[in-house]
Amino acid sequence: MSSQVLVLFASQYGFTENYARWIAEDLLSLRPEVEVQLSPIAQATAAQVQAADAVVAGASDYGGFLTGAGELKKLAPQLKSKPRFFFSVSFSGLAGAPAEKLDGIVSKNFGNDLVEGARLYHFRGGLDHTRLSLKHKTTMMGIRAAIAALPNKNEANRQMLESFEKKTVDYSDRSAIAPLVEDVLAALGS
Ligand SMILES: Cc1cc2nc3c(=O)[nH]c(=O)nc-3n(C[C@H](O)[C@H](O)[C@H](O)COP(=O)(O)O)c2cc1C
Repeated sequence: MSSQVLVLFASQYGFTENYARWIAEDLLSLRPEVEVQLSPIAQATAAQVQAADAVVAGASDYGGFLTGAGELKKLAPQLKSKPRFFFSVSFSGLAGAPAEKLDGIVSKNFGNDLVEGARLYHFRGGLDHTRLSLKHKTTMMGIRAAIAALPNKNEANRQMLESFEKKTVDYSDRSAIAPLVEDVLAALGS
C-alpha cells in the first residue's frame, strides 16, 4: 500500500497556504507513489490524521499567536503517534528571530505534548497591506510605531517598516522547504 501524507495549513492571506501547496507538490514530484492530501487544519478530521503515515502542519504568526492552533490541538490524540513536521510562517522568520524563539512560539501554541518529537521549520511570508482587515491594519500601526522606536533595528525590522511604503512585499522562498520535504520522505522510508 502506498504511503499517505497529510499536509495541513492555517492561513489568513495565503502565504502559509502557498508553502503547504509547494510542499505537497514537491512530495509528489519526488515520490509520485505517495498519496498526498492538502487541507486547511480546520477541515481536517481525526480519521484523516489516523490514516496518515506522516503529517505536515503549517501556521502563520500573528503577534506570537499561530493560526489554527486550537484546531490542531483537537487532533492531538491521533497526531501524537505520527511522524509530524510543523512549520511556522512569519514576516521576520529566521531573519528576525533565533530558531529557539520561533520554536518556543510553536510549543506555546501547539502545546509541548504535540511539539515534543516533532520536527520544526520556520519560513518567511510577506504582507499585503492593501488586503489587511481593519483589525490587522490597526495592529500593524502599533507594530510600526514599536519598530520605529527600536534603537537597533535588524534586517527584518527595516523590511517591515519598508513594507508600509511598498504596500505589498513577499519574502516567501520556495527553496526553503527542501529540508522539510527531505525529512518527510526519509520518515516514510524507501
Ligand atoms: C496583525 C498582524 C500581526 C503580525 N505579527 C507578526 C509577528 O509578530 N511576527 C512576524 O514575524 N510576523 C507577523 N505578522 C506577519 C505575518 O506572520 C505574515 O504576514 C504571514 O506571511 C501571514 O501568513 P498567512 O497569510 O498565511 O496568514 C503579522 C501580521 C499581521 C497582519
